[in-house]
Amino acid sequence: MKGPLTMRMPLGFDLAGAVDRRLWWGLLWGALGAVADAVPWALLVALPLLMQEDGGGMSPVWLLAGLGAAGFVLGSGLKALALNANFSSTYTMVAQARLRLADHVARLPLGRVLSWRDGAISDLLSSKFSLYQDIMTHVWGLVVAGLTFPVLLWAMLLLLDWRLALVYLAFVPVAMLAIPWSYRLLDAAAARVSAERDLAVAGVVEVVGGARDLAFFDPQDRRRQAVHQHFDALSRASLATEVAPAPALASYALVLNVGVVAVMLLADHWLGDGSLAPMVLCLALFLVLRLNGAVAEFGLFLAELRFARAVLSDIRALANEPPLPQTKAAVQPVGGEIQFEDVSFAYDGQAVIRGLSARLPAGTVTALVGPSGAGKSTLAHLVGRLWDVQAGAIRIGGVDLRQMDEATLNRTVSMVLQDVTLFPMTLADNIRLGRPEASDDEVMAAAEAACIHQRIMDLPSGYQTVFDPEAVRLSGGEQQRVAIARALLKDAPVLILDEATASIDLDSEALVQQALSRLCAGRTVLVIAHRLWTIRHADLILVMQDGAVIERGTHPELIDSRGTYARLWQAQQGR
Ligand SMILES: Nc1ncnc2c1ncn2[C@@H]1O[C@H](COP(=O)(O)OP(=O)(O)OP(=O)(O)O)[C@@H](O)[C@H]1O
Repeated sequence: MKGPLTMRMPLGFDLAGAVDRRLWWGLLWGALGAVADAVPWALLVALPLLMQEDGGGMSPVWLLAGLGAAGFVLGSGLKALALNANFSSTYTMVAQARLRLADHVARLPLGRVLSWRDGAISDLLSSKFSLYQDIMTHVWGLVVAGLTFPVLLWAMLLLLDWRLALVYLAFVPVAMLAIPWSYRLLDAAAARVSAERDLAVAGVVEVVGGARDLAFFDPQDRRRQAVHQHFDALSRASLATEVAPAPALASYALVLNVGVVAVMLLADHWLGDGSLAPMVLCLALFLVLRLNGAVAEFGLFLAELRFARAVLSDIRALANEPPLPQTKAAVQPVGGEIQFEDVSFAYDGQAVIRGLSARLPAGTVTALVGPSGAGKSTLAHLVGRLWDVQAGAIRIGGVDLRQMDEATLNRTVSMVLQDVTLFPMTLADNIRLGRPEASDDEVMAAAEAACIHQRIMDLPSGYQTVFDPEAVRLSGGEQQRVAIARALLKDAPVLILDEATASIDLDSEALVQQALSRLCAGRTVLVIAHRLWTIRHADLILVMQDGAVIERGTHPELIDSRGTYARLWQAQQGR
């Protein structure tokens, strides 16, 4: 998916990128199946004519029964073909749409993805997409076949008596007005369901993920009760969604039934003035009643698609998120120098980085310090292009990040953040994540340099241990050292470090520091520092406040200048 998915099709087939040809075959078989269904009715209409003709041959009733049976067999076969083609095409297309959407999410600014409520994207790609898939696979084919059958019945009615056919037809568009009305009634209710569902899913993720903190700090279970309330609200909203379109659907049925009554009354009138034969009247009334049932059914299928519309609007909202612009002519950086040139950035109009400039020579360590909310993490994230700057530029090795392609940026920058993510694969594969082709020896060498080799070897399956936080108990410091090994192996020239604030035990901390100093050697490092003693040897310290650098220099220079840094240093010494 190259850009935002803006080309719209009402049922969202455009999201798949291309229409699977089997879809058209499915529609054709479905329509032909409906024609076969209409055969007995056509024979019924033809019965009076057949009966008028001189017999001698087969009885018309037998003929009708034989052709009717053949129509039934043929119709069943065609419907089976239609179902097969409809299912296989719609399943394929919905799966394609899901994959394209997942690719699209991967191209969004990472910062945007992380800002979604916990679980919202996975819920959309799994549960909501499944609902959409069910409707597409089960209802779509029925809608098309469901249209053919009443059209054929109406054509027969037209042949029998064009006046009755036109009278009934006049009521159909009026009834159809109720379908868009039902969609409008549903839209507001569906938006509420979607919002409540997102809150409930996020609540569950939060309560499960934070179970330990909640056990100690929320003895009255207030967070869990809040989740209960979201689920209550969700079930109320879901019920309201079912009920909301009821007035529209009832009106649809009412108008159609009034149409049938009108046909009956006029038929009676035309019978009275002799312009309608009694036999034709009987057949026409049969047809109108069956036709009315088929049109009512068709309306229900259409109404059923409303659920797809509701889910589709959420899917489209995600599909229309603008991805990070990708450059066509990628430029390769030379060296690892980082330059911030008058960089500004705001979240939703709220300025967080204001005209910041700095030069971080290749192979040096620069520390970012400052009070909480000063913009340190945001600046570090901008170097990793989790977002794009809104003014100014960030260059690495002389190249504006926006001129680097994804692969180059990935090769150039490593990030080791506080929250380490280890994936459910072997520890060896976790370490070689950034360089999948690395040999086992290289993986082990990186783990040794990161002071985690021995701990891994102590596990029963060693490097082949599949990481599972429940079964493989690695401490915070150990997980961090696995992440350091990962970064060592990837060997990118630029390293963004978010120094851990979580207290890890002293032994582990000493090992982490040792591993970090090996990782930092020879690279351009930007480290977000919380404990100043860890960065007192940094080549450059940038003191940030309100998105700007208010002091810069080495540790001795900043101490001598007796400014904010010196005060922060004093404060931390006192602890
Ligand atoms: N994804 C986001 N959406 C909106 N605002 C954000 C987002 N991330 C951070 N902010 C806001 O931007 C400001 C700077 O945050 P940032 O995390 O960069 O500061 P920081 O100096 O790293 O703070 P800390 O030391 O506490 O991590 C804060 O006011 C924060 O609330």
